[in-house]
Amino acid sequence: DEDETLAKDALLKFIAELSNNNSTLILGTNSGWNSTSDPCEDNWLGVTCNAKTLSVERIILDDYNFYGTFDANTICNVESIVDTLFYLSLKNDLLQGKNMDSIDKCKHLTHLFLGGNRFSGSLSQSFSRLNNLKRLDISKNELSGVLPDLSTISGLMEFEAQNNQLSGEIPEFDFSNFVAFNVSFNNFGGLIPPEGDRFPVSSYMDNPLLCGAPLATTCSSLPEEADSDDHDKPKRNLSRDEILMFSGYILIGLALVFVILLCVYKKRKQKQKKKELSLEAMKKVAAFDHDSDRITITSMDQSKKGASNSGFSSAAVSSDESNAAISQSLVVLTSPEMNNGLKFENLLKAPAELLGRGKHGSVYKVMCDNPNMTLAVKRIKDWSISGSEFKKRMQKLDQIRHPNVLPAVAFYSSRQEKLLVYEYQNNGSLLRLLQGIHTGQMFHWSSRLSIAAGVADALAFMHQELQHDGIPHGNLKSSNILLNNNMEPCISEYGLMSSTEISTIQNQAQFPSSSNVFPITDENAEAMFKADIYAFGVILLELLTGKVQNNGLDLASWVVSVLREEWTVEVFDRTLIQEGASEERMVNLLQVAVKCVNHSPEARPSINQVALMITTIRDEDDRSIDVSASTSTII
Ligand SMILES: Nc1ncnc2c1ncn2[C@@H]1O[C@H](COP(=O)(O)OP(=O)(O)OP(=O)(O)O)[C@@H](O)[C@H]1O
Repeated sequence: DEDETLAKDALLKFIAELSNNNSTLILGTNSGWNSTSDPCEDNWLGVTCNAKTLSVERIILDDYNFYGTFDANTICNVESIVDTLFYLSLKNDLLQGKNMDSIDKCKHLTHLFLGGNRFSGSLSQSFSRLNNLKRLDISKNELSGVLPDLSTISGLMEFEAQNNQLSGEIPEFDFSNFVAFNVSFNNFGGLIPPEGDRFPVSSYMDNPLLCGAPLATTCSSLPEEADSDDHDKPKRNLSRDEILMFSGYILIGLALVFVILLCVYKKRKQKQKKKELSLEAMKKVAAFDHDSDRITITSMDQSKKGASNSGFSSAAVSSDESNAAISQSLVVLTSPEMNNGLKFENLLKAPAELLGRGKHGSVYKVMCDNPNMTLAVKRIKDWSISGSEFKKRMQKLDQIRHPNVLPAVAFYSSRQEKLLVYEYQNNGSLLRLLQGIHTGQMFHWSSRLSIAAGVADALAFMHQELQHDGIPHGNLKSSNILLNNNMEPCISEYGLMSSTEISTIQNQAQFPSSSNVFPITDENAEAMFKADIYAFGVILLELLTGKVQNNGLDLASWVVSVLREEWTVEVFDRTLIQEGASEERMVNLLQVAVKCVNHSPEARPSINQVALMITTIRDEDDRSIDVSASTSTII
């Protein structure tokens, strides 16, 4: 009926402004948000309705990085929405606010979450008229000025306003109802209202002019504006006392830091010594040939003796105890090629070449005589996993075989060193193929699509098999996608990262705004697998854009920023357009990639869904090639 149409039109206008008309791309084609379906009956993504009355009750569209505008007029002026909408959540969407004076028309709102956006200026007075509000989150925006008197909202239980530039005094809330409160990292001043000390210092910190419990700053110690001379004197004395007290604290603090640094330094030195001993045992030293800008490896013995040829030589292996210990602990995994016996000595003797140094260690290409094969040896540094845990993990990984995942052929573990031996892959990595585009080498759409599908299938298999053991890849990127003899993709270095390392990387790459360490528990083991999905999304973006993710380029942000300008083909690698690759299928693959790099891990699809979507795109592409081939033969 008329009301329903009005509500639908309003919602479509709302999403169009939120997403700069890119809702299909951002939410996906199956999100439902279109004029031919119904928000309630067809379950639009993020919309929840009353089952009986089929009217909109909740809108939850968090973590989409829409980068558009939340115009309160779009929904708060429509009675059929306002009457039932009580929950609106648009967290982490990088939105600006428009017509926020109309927000009070959404009068039944009890939950309003607008954190992680780009709302600026002062908060509209209209917020203080949302009388039913229980929870309000306006944190992580660019709001400034004085807050309206939100203390008039009697039922408020949660107020999050941290990380803005708000000033003035904190409203006199009745804190007895509050379950959560945070105004830290603002410019609030004056006395914290009574009972505000029910919340910890972290709720108030970094407001230079704020004083009173729970903060250590008493209000008298803050510089007062023009006051009478009589009052001034005792205050100054008091503040001097406090300065002395704080200086004492600082001195004690500095002494503590010094002691800790000394301990760390000593420990490091010990570690370094041990490392050097172990390195000596390996008799290898990587030496940079600065003149030719080439990297070569010489045995330490050779370099000492001044031998001119590079590589590992038999002289490098002495029969001392440490070498004996090393050769014993090289574990050769079940590989038919290795049956004729790979010994650590063989590795040491063989000529080797440094292929590269990554964040987690170095990879050497080793030409082995016995057995006659070329190997890639990865030396992992500073991996705190215990020897037995490492062994268990390697043996577990060895049981899970997939034709598109490169198995390790051997491994070695000591306290200081972890070595992994793989067969060397002659055809390089996906990274090299991508870099080749810029020197004029062709990298066809069909090859890119089949690499994407191959990697997705292999990853889906590994995830399924290793979900229970909590072992994701942990470091998926185009340099770890190698090409085997048939030019098929082969995922390398699966499962080499420890959980703690994964946690740090997740924080940096996938939760850039979070400064907390992500605790690894059973519950969030799932999130570690979702980090692989993000990484795979980046690989898809690399295939589509021809650009490579590196320290200087955050590909996901770049793509999202180009897309928000307008729905555009600008993101695609020009050589793909020139080649005549199907724009429709490129867009489809882009949609998969954008879903994978969603900031929120829960919003990312599962690898099975990803693999299915990519296979469908590839199959369509194959069919279109067949069709065009047969039409051209008919013609
Ligand atoms: N089995 C292999 N065969 C051929 N090349 C390999 C093999 N394993 C690794 N490489 C190549 O060796 C180079 C260095 O690998 P490495 O894993 O150290 O680098 P990275 O992936 O950039 O860093 P990291 O994995 O430590 O984050 C890469 O170019 C990689 O493609």
